[in-house]
Amino acid sequence: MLEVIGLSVAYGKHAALENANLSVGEGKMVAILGANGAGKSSLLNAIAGRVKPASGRVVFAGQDLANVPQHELVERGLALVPEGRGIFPRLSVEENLALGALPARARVGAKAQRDKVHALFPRLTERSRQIAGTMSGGEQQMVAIARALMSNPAVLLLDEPSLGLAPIVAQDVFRALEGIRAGGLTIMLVEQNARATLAIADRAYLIEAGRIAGSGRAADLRDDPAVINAFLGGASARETNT
Ligand SMILES: Nc1ncnc2c1ncn2[C@@H]1O[C@H](COP(=O)(O)OP(=O)(O)OP(=O)(O)O)[C@@H](O)[C@H]1O
Repeated sequence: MLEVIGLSVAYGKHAALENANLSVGEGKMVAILGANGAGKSSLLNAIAGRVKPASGRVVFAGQDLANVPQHELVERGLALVPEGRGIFPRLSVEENLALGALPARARVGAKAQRDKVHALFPRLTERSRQIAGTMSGGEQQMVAIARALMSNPAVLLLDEPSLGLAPIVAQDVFRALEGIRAGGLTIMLVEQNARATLAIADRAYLIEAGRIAGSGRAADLRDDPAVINAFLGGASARETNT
């Protein structure tokens, strides 16, 4: 469904991402894991048309996205939940969701999509009149995800949705993503929280210093000693946390 071929991103002379190759199959959740500054956001932003790649290609549903303008990507079915959420803090939950439903593709089955979003996030239904900026961090993240879903996407791209959230709140976010995946949507999830991500993803790619350093089934990576040491806090953390 989504294929990244030899993608590189540079900011001036600084190479943030070098020759990344990956693919996301339809209906799968694929995670991109890496430390701060590894190049995860650069990868996601290049896919979502926010950063122009230095080289390489992104192919979505069989079409090269090279010359597709960013606003057109939403119409093609790529929805991004950016780092920092990007919601409208002065607008209500309802108004944020309505803005998510503006793309023409959202008109196809709009009511069904709205019902699906409300079923996934009952708290947002209860709080539909609340000003988004007054909600908790976890609730705001839910608003951001719900808004992206309102565009009726074919692929949901998320940049560190658990960032800055207390562990128990982050769990709610991961549970919501699991529910979205169970509904059949294709998901690409960039995260630093490797443990929680590998628990729900189908596959993962590991990024280190701008390069894809490994990949595999999430279930295999969870048990890989090298991954445990580099991404899951070492053997002792594994014993106490699993
Ligand atoms: N607009 C920019 N201009 C210059 N350098 C940038 C820019 N954006 C990112 N970088 C640099 O590129 C590298 C990769 O950054 P990127 O944000 O992609 O990493 P990341 O893995 O998403 O990190 P984080 O988890 O901290 O968000 C870093 O060294 C970063 O400082």
